[in-house]
Amino acid sequence: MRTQISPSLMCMNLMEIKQQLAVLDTRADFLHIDIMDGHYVKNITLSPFFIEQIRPHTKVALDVHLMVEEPTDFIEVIAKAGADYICPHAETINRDAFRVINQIRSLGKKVGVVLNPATPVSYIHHYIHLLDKITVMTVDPGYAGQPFITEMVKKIEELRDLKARHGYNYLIEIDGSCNQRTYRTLLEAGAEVLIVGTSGLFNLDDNLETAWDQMMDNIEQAKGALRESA
Ligand SMILES: O=C(CO)[C@H](O)[C@H](O)[C@H](O)COP(=O)(O)O
Ligand SMILES: [Co+2]
Repeated sequence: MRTQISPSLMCMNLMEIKQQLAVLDTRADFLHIDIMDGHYVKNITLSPFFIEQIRPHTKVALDVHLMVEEPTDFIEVIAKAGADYICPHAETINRDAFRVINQIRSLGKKVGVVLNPATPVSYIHHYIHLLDKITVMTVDPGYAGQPFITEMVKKIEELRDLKARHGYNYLIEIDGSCNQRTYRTLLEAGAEVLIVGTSGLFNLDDNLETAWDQMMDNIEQAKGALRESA
């Protein structure tokens, strides 16, 4: 399966948002939008209003990562704003996971869940078959620029093996420190969608087209190294 790329828009240069979106529009598979409430994580970044503003300027699927204590307060407004995927944290929905999944689906959106580094795959066991995407956080949520948590490699492998064994449809996505140092490990473990933020894309060069090419070279090198070692 082709590796899909999802730039994390909280890491883009907001002063150049229109030009940067135009560059990503012809290249990215998803646009990753982090929404935080300042409580679930102690930070605030993008918003439903941001989704509504960018929606007319891109054809790429908008993937919303909900780092909020009460996802149901946000789901409808995010759907209306133009999100394609709505992805709450598993830790915030397990009281009423099936209701939340049905709500997202009934709004015509794809359903993802996000797992914190300390949350095991068994936590979503009873509804894993209903998911379109599972995001493995490889840093604790809330901030860009954090170090990769190596213990997460086993979790990615576990999701890959479960998917193969049961024929599940979910995409395996990685959020946090996806970059030149980690691509090979992530791809070998079964990563299918890479969320690229500061370290993987936006800090590589001031010119986003140059940064994108550099990122693709880095991913191709990692794939080449994997093929050689196979
Ligand atoms: O969810 C996130 C942080 O809580 C993000 O999607 C970050 O934007 C992403 O992890 C940033 O990438 P980086 O290379 O780790 O800076
Ligand atoms: Co995110």
